[in-house]
Amino acid sequence: MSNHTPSIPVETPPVTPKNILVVYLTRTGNTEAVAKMIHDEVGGKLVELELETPYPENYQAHVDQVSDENTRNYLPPLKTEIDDIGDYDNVFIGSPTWGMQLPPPTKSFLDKYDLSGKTVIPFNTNGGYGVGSSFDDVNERCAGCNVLEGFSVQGGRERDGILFVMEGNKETEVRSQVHAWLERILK
Ligand SMILES: Cc1cc2nc3c(=O)[nH]c(=O)nc-3n(C[C@H](O)[C@H](O)[C@H](O)COP(=O)(O)O)c2cc1C
Repeated sequence: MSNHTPSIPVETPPVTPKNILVVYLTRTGNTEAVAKMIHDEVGGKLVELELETPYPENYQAHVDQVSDENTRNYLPPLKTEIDDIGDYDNVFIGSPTWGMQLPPPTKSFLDKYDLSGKTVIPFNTNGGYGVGSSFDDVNERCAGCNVLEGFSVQGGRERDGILFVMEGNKETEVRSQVHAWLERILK
């Protein structure tokens, strides 16, 4: 009997619109704008993460609540339900930087859904201080995921009254950065 075993090619599933999920958290629309740019390029399903109990409108009250939740490791319950999570092999996850880390609702998402075996691609907008530990937090909270290089760009700075900035030249610039990043990571 021959010992020869025919080689079966093992391939990762191709990235096709059918198996892409783009989820995002946003307060002032910047991360949502980046999510839509990604979605325009790769297709798939676009879903906003929403809480059962929304954060306060007031910026400082919001900052204080997030800080308290992070201290207590509290994961606020999500209103968003993704029934067909098993159908997606590629999950883009977008969040603003909050308190130099991943926002509690994004942590809730990673806790609620089993993404093991999937390719996870984080993206971020921030007020000028960068991602902080956000991408590391995704890695830590996503056991068994293949986490790809993330994308981060400066968005608003609500503390200084600058809210939505993804328009005009800034939008054009970020769209081309998103395009270059996707070309790099999905090739
Ligand atoms: C509660 C809260 C905390 C924030 N903490 C930070 C921070 O630690 N570092 C930073 O650079 N920006 C911080 N920001 C600014 C946001 O990351 C930035 O404005 C982002 O673009 C907002 O995205 P959005 O428009 O999708 O909500 C914070 C904003 C909020 C509301």
